[in-house]
Order: sequence, then C-alpha cells, then structure tokens
Amino acid sequence: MQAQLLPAILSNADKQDYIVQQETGSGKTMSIVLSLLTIANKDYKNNSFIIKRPKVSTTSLNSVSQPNYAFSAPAAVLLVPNKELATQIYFWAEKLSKEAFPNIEFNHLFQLIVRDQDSLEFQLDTLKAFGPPSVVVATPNALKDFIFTHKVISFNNRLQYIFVDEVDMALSILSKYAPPKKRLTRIKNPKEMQVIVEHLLSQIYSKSPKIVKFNYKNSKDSNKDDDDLKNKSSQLQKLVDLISSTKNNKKKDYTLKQIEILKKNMDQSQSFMPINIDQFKKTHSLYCFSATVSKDLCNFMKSRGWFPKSIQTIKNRDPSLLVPPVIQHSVIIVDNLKNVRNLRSEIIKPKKLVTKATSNKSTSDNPDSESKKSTHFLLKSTDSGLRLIEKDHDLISEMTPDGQDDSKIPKKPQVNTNALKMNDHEYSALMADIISNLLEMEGKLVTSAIIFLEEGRNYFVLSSALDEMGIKATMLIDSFEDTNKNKFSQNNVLQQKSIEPSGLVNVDSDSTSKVDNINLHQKHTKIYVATENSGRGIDIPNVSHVIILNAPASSTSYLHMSGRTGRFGKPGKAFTVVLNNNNGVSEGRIRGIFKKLEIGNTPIEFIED
Ligand SMILES: Nc1ncnc2c1ncn2[C@@H]1O[C@H](COP(=O)(O)OP(=O)(O)OP(=O)(O)O)[C@@H](O)[C@H]1O
Repeated sequence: MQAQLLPAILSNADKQDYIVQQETGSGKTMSIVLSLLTIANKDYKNNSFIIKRPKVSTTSLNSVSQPNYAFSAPAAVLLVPNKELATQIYFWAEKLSKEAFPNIEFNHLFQLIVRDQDSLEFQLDTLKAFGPPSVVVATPNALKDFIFTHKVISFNNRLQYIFVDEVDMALSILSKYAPPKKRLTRIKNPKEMQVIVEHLLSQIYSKSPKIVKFNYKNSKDSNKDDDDLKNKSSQLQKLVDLISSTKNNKKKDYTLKQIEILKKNMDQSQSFMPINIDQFKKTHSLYCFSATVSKDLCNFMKSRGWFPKSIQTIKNRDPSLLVPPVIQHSVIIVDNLKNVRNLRSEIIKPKKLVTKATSNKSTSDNPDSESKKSTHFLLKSTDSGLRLIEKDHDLISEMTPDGQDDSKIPKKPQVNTNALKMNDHEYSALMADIISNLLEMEGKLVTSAIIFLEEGRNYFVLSSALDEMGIKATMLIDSFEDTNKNKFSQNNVLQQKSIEPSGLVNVDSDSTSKVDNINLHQKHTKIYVATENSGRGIDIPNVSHVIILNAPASSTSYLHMSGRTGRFGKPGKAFTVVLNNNNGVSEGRIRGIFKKLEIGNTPIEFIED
C-alpha cells in the first residue's frame, strides 16, 4: 500500500484527490508522515530558510522581536480528530526528521496545534517566533482557534496538500435514518472538521488570502449560481425523501414543518453552501484516510464539493480484509454473577482463518472444530471473587443453571437481570476481576494492553479496582498529554504518570504493584485505559492485547478498537467483555458485528502450565 501511495502523493501532477481505505495498522498514518516530511523538506529548500531566517532557540522564544518569514502560510495540513493522534504524529515526524534532516530546525518544518491549556502559550510563541511552518498537524477545533480567535495563522493558495486522517470519525455523518430534526441541527452546526476543510478550500481559491470573519454567511466562495442552487435543493430533497417513507401522518406533518424551517433558513443566509471550486484550476489535493470509509461518507464529501474531479481510491475491495488477519478475537459473556462464559458458537461460524495467530495453545487450525469446543467457562464466581476454573472441572453442570447441553440452550439467554444492575463500583470490581484473570491467563504473552472503557463509566473507579488487583493502569489521554507537556516545558525527564484511586495525580516513574501475585511482569508491561475517541488511530508500540468492555456500538467501533493491536503484521488478541444485562441485546450486537466483519470467535479456555 505504501509503495503505491507514496509515489502517488509525491508526484501528483494532476492534483488528484484520494480516498485511502486500508485495514487498521497497515501503515496509513505512517505514509502521511513520510509524505509530509518529504513535502516539508522540499518546501524548506525551495524557500531558502537558512538565508532568510535566523535560527531561533526555543528557550528564548519571546526575545525574537522581528521574525523574518520566508512565506505567509503553510504548504500542507494534516487534520486528525483527536489530540492524542495529532501529538503522536508530531513526535513521529520529529523523530524521523532528526534522523533524515539533522541540520534543519524542526520548528520550520512542522507545528503541532492542539487544544491543550498547558501548552497553548508555547504553541502560540513557537508560531510567532518561527513563522508559519511548512506543515501543520492539528485538530480542527484547535486550528479554528488559531485562525479565528488568536489570528496567528492563515492559509492561502500556498496550501497544496490537505490530509484528513480518520475521516469517518472526524465527520461522523448521520445515518440515513436520523430524524429530520437531528439532520437540521447538523446542517446548521456542521462538524468542525467539515468547517475547517471547507474554510481551507475557500482560502486556497480566494483572491484575497486575508482571513475572513469566521462566518459562512460571509464566505466569498459562496457561489450563487445554478449549481449551488442545485446543491441546496438536493439537501432538501434528502429530507423530503426521508418523509416519503414515513407512514405516520403526524410525523409527516412534523417533518414537513422542519423542512420549511430549513428552507427558510437557507434562503435567508445562503449558509451551509457546499464549496464550489469547479471554476478554478485545481492547485491542491485532498487525501482522506481511514480503515472505514462508507459509500454514504463518500457521497457526503462529494455533495460538499470536496472532490470536484474524480476521486482516486486505494482500498481493499474484499470486506473480510478489513480486519487484520493477525488479530484473534474472543468474547466473554457475563450472564449473571455466577455465569461467565464464552460466546456460544452455534451461530457464529468463522469464515476466515486466523492465519497468523499468537502462540496461544487454544488456537486451532480448524476454526469449525474449535468452535465446537467453545462451551468452557473461563471464570467462576467464588466468595473471594471471580477465579479461573480448573481445566478438568465439571464444565457441563456449570454451564447453565439446569445443566443443559450448549446446543439446547435457547438463543435468548435466561438472564437474571437484577444480578447485573450494578453501580460503578460493583461494575468496576467485576471488570477488574475479569481483566486481571485474563492478564494472568495470558501471562507473558502480554507485552502491553489497552482497555477500552465503556462510555459513561468512571475511569477513576475502574483504575482503583484494577489497583486493588495489582494492576497500575494509565489513562491513554493523560499519557499523551504528559509527553506533550514535558516536551513543551522543555523537561527532558519523561515521567510516567499514574493516577491514584483518589483521583490525585501521582508522578512515579517506576511504580510497582501493591499486590504482586497478579501480573508479575507489570513492571515491564504498560496497561492503558482508553475511550473509543481518545484511542482512535493511536499506535502504541507492542500492544499485544485489547480488552473492550461491553459490546461496541457498531462494527466500525469494534474494528478500530480491536485494531489497536495486530499492527503492521504483529499478532494480537482482542477480548470483548459483554454484560448480558439487557436480555441478550448486547450479545446479539457483538454477534452481528462479528458476522458483518466476517470474524470468528476464538473461545477461551484455561490452560494449565
Ligand atoms: N514502512 C514501515 N516499516 C515499518 N513499520 C511501519 C511502516 N509503516 C508503518 N509502520 C508501523 O506500523 C504501525 C502501524 O502504522 P500506522 O499507525 O501508520 O497504521 P494505520 O494504517 O494508520 O492504522 P490505523 O488505521 O489504526 O490508524 C506503526 O507502529 C508504524 O510505525
């Protein structure tokens, strides 16, 4: 993929736009970084920085009073949806730049722009001192602040490359079935990524490169010709189409009213107009990346005028190739506090072989024969908590309350829902118990793990529960911020932050577990807790295990979370822990996800040493 993509980006004389959709961990982000480094280096040389600009020391940023800029605006922008990913990319670029271009001041090449209170001054000062860099790596909200609030950066027709990584998350388009009211709100308040990309496009093709007020009503590129009117009516048409499928008359009336409001709004302000650069000679190219780019997303971007010409796509056509084959997937269902089991196998038949599985003895070459063995319990509730059960335990009698054979079990599990109505503390204790057992079971196979916390659950409570099990976990978002802060405060001692159960931040570079009977090698093993948002696109070295707490909302969510392991061909395992507290809905959801992604469940069984 990189062999195809890098030359395509770097010798793109026709200024073609690209959509790149390849599996997680296949090196998409790295391709962007490598391209940007090449672009920045070329830009630097073309603009004779060494002659024009003084070398500025980062320790005396404020003393530079009259900076001498070689140009007025960046040549390339990379936009990503979260600051963790932006920060990671910036550090990758810095590291590679030091190797490849040791004599070039990195601040001339790249600038990181993220919303971070502690480093805001530093980011602003760096821009003031060094002037616009060749490449900006930013989150859209922070870039918006820098353009319109702080007014320290602007863009013009020097901008030739726009990259958007994790484009699907950044735009989060609404489903076709979203209610008209929600659609209307979204049209009025588009995602910041959309606003920024369209602002950049308008600046490239604006005759005046000055910053215009951040107001779409004033956009000079709002083209009022027939084409725009067509676009406007097509947006309305979508809503009209939506109500045509509604049988409920009341709902129909309501939707019609919403459409009327939308129509009026659009007529009054000429806002939300898609960008129209058809009439200009194209001087930029737009590259959108993600492992998951739907047809609807492509259509949305096209409808906004992002791709005035035909789009080049680099993607795997086979949907079963969306998931890296090196990842082994397992689901643990918590039926009630006594029954913790594997996902039952009778429905899921893995279509695809796990080709390069980890060195786990439970992985069979024959997935079908493996699924038949999937009735074992991994964990058992005892007075002292959940424990791994013995291999030769009478599994069948433990499997269900009435000792049924797996095949006879009704599809809708017999659930004692009350047993699973847990507060945050009970939930976290249960999850910590399961996690510690999993980590213990996996033993030395665990080099580093990411736990994805269910939305709405409290990190501090989980962290405290894990701590009691002897597991020190680091919040992913904080670990990235920490590195960031240290970088910006010129502090060379990189400290590992751990968070005490109380919520107080404790800086401790080598914290050992209080309880050392579990996870003995934790000293060398990093356990991170992330949310779906903060973990999107992140690449943490050597993540051997991902543990997802609760069934993800969609196959896309699952694909990206599980994809934090199994990167660039390295093996990995993804465990999903599903609480069966909603009469099988969550279990059904994970089954649906596995079916859609064409992945099989690898049952977990206790392996005695
Ligand atoms: N050419 C390469 N040689 C060696 N390692 C590479 C190469 N390209 C990428 N990698 C490594 O592979 C890992 C995954 O790369 P990257 O994060 O770019 O993948 P991705 O496709 O963007 O993943 P995601 O879709 O999850 O964001 C990283 O650790 C990266 O350093």
